[in-house]
Order: sequence, then C-alpha cells, then structure tokens
Amino acid sequence: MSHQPAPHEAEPDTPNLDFQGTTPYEDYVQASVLTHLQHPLSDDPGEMVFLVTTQVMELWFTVIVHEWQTAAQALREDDLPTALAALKRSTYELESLNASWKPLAHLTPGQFNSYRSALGEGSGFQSAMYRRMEFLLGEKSASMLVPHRGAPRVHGELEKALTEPSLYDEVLGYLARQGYAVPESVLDRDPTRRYEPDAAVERVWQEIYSGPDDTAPARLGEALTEVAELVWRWRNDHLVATRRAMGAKAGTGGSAGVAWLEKRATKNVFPELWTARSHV
Ligand code: HEM
Ligand SMILES: N[C@@H](CC(=O)c1ccccc1NC=O)C(=O)O
Repeated sequence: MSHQPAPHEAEPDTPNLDFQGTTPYEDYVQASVLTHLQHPLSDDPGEMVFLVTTQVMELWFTVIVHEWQTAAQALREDDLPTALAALKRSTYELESLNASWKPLAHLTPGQFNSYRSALGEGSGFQSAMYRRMEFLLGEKSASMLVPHRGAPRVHGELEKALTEPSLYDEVLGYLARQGYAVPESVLDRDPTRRYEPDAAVERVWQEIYSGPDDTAPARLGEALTEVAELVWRWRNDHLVATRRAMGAKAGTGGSAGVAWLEKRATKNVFPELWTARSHV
C-alpha cells in the first residue's frame, strides 16, 4: 500500500533552515571572516580583483606548502605512496593556482596605474608563504627572512622552514636509502644554504630514467618534474602579466621589475631532473 504524503511532506526533503547559532557551514568555513578581509587602498573598482587574486594565491600557497611538507615527512619515513599522493594533489592545486592568473593577465598599464600608487612599497616579494614554497623546493636564502623581522610568528615559521631539510633534500635522502649513490657531501649539506646542482645527483637521475618508467624512483622523478614545470609556469605567467601591466618600470619592492623577474624565471626547480635527460 502506497504511503500518502501529508500536504507538508509533498516536497522532497528540503534543507534545514533552523540553527541555534551560526550555521555549521560558517563554523567550518569561517566565510564571514574570509569575506571581510578585503580592504582596497584606492577607490578604483579594478583594485578588488587584484587584492582578491593575491589573497586566493596566498591560500593556494598555504595548501601547497602543506602538501609538500606532507610529502617531505613521508619520504623521511620511506613512505612513498603517501609522498606521491601529496605531490599529485599539489600538481592539481598548482594548476588551479596558475589558472588564477586569468583575471590579472590582461591588465593594461593604464588600468594597473589606477591603483598601483596606492600599493606603496607593498610587493609580492614580501610574501612569506611564497618564500616557504621556495625553501621547500631547495631555494633557501637567509636574507629572505629580513623583511619579516617585525612579525615574530611569520619570522619564526620562515626560520624553521630555512633550517629544516627541503622537500628535495628528503627526496635525495630517500634515494640514498634505496641504494642510489647520492654523495655524503649532498646528504650532510647545510640545509640553510641554497641547493646547488651536483653531477653525482644528475647521474642518479640518469640511472633512474634509464630504467623502466614504473619503478618507484621513476614515478617520484616524474611527480617532481610535474611540480617543477608548474612552478616555472607560475613564474612565467607572473612575468608576462607584469610585463603587460608595467613594462620595464622598477618594482614597488625595490627591484628592477621585469628584468629581475626574468632572471628568477630562468632558474629550473630540481635542476638535475632536467639536466639528466640529456644523458638518457
Ligand atoms: C599584474 C599584477 C602584478 C604585477 C605587475 C607584479 C609585479 C611584481 C614585480 C615587479 C615583482 C618584483 C619585486 C618588486 O616588486 O620589486 C614581483 C614580485 C613578486 N610577486 Fe608580483 N606582481 C603582480 C601580481 C602578483 C600576484 C597576484 C602575486 C600573488 C601572490 C604576486 C606575487 C609575487 C611574488 C611571490 C613575488 C616575488 C618573486 C620572487 O621572489 O622571485 N604578484 N611582482
Ligand atoms: N610589485 C608590483 C606591485 C604588486 O604587484 C603587488 C603589490 C602588493 C601586493 C602584491 C603585489 N603583487 C606582486 O608583487 C609593482 O611593482 O607594481
């Protein structure tokens, strides 16, 4: 016998409307905090998207740092599946990060000038989370802590990231424990110094890439190559957006601007993963 719905049951189940305090969504997402953090410095209507894009990118940097820390920790414990899963997630996040350039990629100098002077000496160069990403990639530099001397929490987090082994250091430690000939000088290197390419490490990747594609080290090499390419794409998209928006003017951060960014964008992340390919 079919159940006859009472009149008030005629609709399919509808969402709950009745909450005592804030909604569980709000309690989890804190959307009202997130959507009240936008304080443009000019009256120009185009500044909002510049500010929010920057904030969105900061959030992606935060997620990506989390993934790379997960991967580094897993490699330290010789847990390759966990490391590969985190690296894979980070590549999807990097794709999303890079797609966030879209709204800023076509700024004319006139449009950017409408709010540029309001930015004062502010510059993405002062992004601590971007610096943590670079440190995890092995691009360490103690001088990058200097701008953050006045912010103890941020400074402390960056200092920790400077002194800890990078993701790439953990990769090389893992490969050494798997029996690859990573030199002692690389394994005991000073983790606060920028990673410099090493001929013996290049030979390790050459050996790995000369073997089958489906070995654990080969899959790790390809996951890292994907990360490296996507980071390079972020740098290149940033460079081109900057060239369109401000030509060869000096940067608000005090650099030469495009010429300085160009130099930074030519450096390869995980250098030996690229140079080893010439010898396979
Ligand atoms: C059209 C928009 C943008 C322009 C014209 C621009 C311009 C610049 C310039 C000229 C620099 C060199 C440092 C200096 O200021 O002297 C720089 C650095 C930087 N910018 Fe931007 N930027 C833009 C958007 C963004 C966005 C949305 C982000 C996201 C957070 C960002 C993050 C960075 C970072 C992390 C650096 C430091 C790069 C490094 O250390 O290698 N920028 N930007
Ligand atoms: N460096 C840019 C300004 C800029 O793009 C910016 C300013 C404040 C916060 C983030 C920014 N993004 C990248 O540098 C400029 O020289 O105009």
